Amino acid sequence: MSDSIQLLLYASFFILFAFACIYLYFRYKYTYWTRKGVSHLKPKFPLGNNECIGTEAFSYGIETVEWYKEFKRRGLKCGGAWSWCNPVLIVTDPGYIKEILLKSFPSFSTRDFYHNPEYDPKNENIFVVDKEVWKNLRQKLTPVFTTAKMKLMFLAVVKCTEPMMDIFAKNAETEKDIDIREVFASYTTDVIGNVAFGLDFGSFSSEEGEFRKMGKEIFRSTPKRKLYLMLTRICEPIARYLGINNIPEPVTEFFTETLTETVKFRQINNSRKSDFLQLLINLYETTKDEEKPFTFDDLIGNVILFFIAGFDTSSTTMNFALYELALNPKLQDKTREEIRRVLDEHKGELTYESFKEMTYLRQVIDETLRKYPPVQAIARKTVKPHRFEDENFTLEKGISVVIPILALGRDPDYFPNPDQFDPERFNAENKQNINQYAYLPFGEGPRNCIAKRFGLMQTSIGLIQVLKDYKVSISPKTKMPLTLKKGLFLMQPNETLYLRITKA
Ligand code: HEM
Repeated sequence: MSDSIQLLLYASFFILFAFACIYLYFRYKYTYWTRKGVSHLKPKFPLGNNECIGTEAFSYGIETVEWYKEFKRRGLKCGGAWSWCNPVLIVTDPGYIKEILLKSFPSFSTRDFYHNPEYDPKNENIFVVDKEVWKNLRQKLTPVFTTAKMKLMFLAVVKCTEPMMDIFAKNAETEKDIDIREVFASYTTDVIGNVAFGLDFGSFSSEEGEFRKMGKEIFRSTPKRKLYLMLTRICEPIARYLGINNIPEPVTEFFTETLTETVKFRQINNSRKSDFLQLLINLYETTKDEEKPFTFDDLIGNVILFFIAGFDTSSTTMNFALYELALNPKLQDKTREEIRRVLDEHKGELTYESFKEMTYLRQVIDETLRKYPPVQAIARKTVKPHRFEDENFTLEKGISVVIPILALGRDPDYFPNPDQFDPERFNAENKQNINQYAYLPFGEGPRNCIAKRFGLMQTSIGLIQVLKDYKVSISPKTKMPLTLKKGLFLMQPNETLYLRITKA
């Protein structure tokens, strides 16, 4: 036998052996819930109960709706599933959810989200860090998002709608179709640019702005990235060892350079602004001597996070709100009437005070977030063993617990006739009857969305600016109905929503 054939045989044997080991390891892991005596779904090698390889390798998405339905059908408050080979507990009962997010928070204070502190310290942001580090960061960052800070930023956000308004004005004349998600993503990117960096990102300029490019880069899925994300799910220690990051490196490099220059410029020119970045610079400068300072890496990581969390969640909400309002012209007219009435009462000025009076608009947004929560599921990891009172098993340390936000929002037990878009569910009277732990678009408990007020504010401003002057309808170019993409952590429709805009 020649050397090369021998080598080929050895290599084939090695690959087969490695595959057999992986297969047996997965098979063993798939006995986890049986060993615990927990009712579970049937896993398939190698995805477990995931449906496809995508960015959901990071977290959980639309597949959790089916998991939820199955355990509800079995009359269970929770049940077992697998993401790849990892056992996860999916929770259906709002009482248990309250226990996880609030009452027993110390047992569930960590997210199930891959991160790599050693190789990627610049992305150790508040979303991913573990308990002790998180507590310190959350305390430091909470003052950045107070009502007083929102009031200060309000007019700056309104100003960011100007290029968007120009587009609407032009399209209303020419009756051209608008890819509304792209327009809103450019608006929210400019908002973050303005309030987080004090810069004009120019996302609407004819040449695509650098920041909008970065926004796209973050969510770009390449075969290499899929493979990396897969590894982070299958075996975190190996992924960490190989130096795999959760944010693409070009994005981190771009933000590091931009922030270093911007901070230097402000320090040299003694320029102080009233934006997020200034608040973070203040933190960086004033905590240098503390035992747990807010470092420059913390500053970079959290600005990148605000950028990611800030633009996509809000633009998705606006996209689906207009979709539903275009499908329901009566509700659209009612929203516009309220906006116009309130603006008239405030001399036509869109201010923080006038926005707060638009209660029907808020109902529309609340209902949009029920039907289309941008974050479809959240997951925590047990940091110590936990036992739910009605269960006869103990959750071990390190097990992921999934809260299926989208599935809960579409459960007829909590929201009768869930496919119907009905903002009245959230009027002052009906809102009181909503189970707080079945409606979770911003999560709940100490680790809920830190920027809920900001998210609602920029979403409202975007919608006000369209609806006050224009009627929106769905262009025949849109493939209807919109469906949701699989394999994503943040919700996205499969189809592009094209809108037609006419003067109202
Ligand atoms: C409509 C808009 C938004 C929605 C629906 C949303 C939703 C969420 C959800 C579901 C979580 C997880 C909560 C949990 O695990 O209990 C979260 C966390 C977070 N969000 Fe938002 N978000 C929005 C806007 C924003 C914006 C604009 C920012 C920043 C500028 C932001 C920053 C964050 C941060 C930093 C966390 C992590 C908090 C922590 O772990 O302590 N979000 N968000």
